[in-house]
Amino acid sequence: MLSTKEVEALLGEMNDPVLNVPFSETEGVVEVKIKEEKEHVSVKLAIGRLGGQEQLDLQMKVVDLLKENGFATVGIRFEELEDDLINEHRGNEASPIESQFSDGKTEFISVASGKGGVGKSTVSVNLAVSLAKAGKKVGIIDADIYGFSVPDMMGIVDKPAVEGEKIIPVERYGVQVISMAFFVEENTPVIWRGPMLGKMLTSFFNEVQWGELDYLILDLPPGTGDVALDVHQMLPHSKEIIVTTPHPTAAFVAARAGSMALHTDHEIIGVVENMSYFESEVSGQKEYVFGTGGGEKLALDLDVPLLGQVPLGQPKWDHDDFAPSIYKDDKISDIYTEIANSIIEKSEDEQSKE
Ligand SMILES: Nc1ncnc2c1ncn2[C@@H]1O[C@H](COP(=O)(O)OP(=O)(O)OP(=O)(O)O)[C@@H](O)[C@H]1O
Repeated sequence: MLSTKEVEALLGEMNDPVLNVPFSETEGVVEVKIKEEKEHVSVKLAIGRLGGQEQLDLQMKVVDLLKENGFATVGIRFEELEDDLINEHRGNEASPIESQFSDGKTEFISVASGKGGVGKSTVSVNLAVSLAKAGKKVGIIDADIYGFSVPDMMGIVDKPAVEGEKIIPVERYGVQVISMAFFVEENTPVIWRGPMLGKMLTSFFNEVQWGELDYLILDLPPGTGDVALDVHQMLPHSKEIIVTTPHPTAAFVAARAGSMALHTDHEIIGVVENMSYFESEVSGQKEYVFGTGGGEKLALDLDVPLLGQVPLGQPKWDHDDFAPSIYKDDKISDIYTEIANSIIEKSEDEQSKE
């Protein structure tokens, strides 16, 4: 029968399924105990993230391996690796993106918020359309799985076509769109968690024929709960924009979304304050209906620029469809155009430095 040291060495060659690094490097083999008379081994492993499909798959592999090596029974426990060890090895983390984006030409921009209803989807859509208007090739993934509103906001009624094994995004206002809404029956509650969610997001990246893209905008689930965290962890590293309303308490909640982004290794590139004020068309006077200062405070706290302040504006209709503000309201269009330009400038700046 193998000794404790031999079992440690054997397990040390296996990869942490989340970080894609051998356990010998992550110090992931925490404990090995053998009861020779009962041919029993019990092991404790520390992995990059608990609770996912990866953990279940690993559990089976470990049990199989140890049984092949002569143990009759195997006990296995897991704990999460310490944060500094996770951060040290994060660069190797398995990402759901495959060859479609491996040339590094596509920039991922996630749009997040501390709570629902602050206009995260509105900002995602208008930003995507503004970038497309500026001549960029743009896609949008509506990853707000429980509140998919992007197709409605863009007036999309078509479903994506399927060619062979690939899903073709729906094009609207020059933007390639994929939404969870395309794949669930109307009014069916979505109750996917963990592994199912991961599969859906992975297929949004891998099974969708995106073509060449300069930007892929990701409309994230709102808030800082489990689902938002899961989505953050599953996404490739992205630049992130945090949307808030002007009320200082809203900004406080949004700051939590900011720390989630940083904790999961996304780079925050700016804040958009939405519903900043109402401007009377008659007198031109601005009323700060929801307070002031939230966006500025959040930007200061996160040490990023305030990319724009978007006023309240009536939803606009284009024929029978809702149209993004960027297409209708001159003042709001200008603000989104400015936000898009500063994002483009930042990307070009970074590219010229590479
Ligand atoms: N600047 C604005 N002026 C007027 N209405 C707005 C503005 N921004 C958003 N809205 C409206 O507020 C509602 C919520 O917006 P939206 O769906 O974009 O928020 P959200 O943060 O994505 O919400 P959730 O994440 O809960 O889906 C929508 O009806 C939208 O039309």
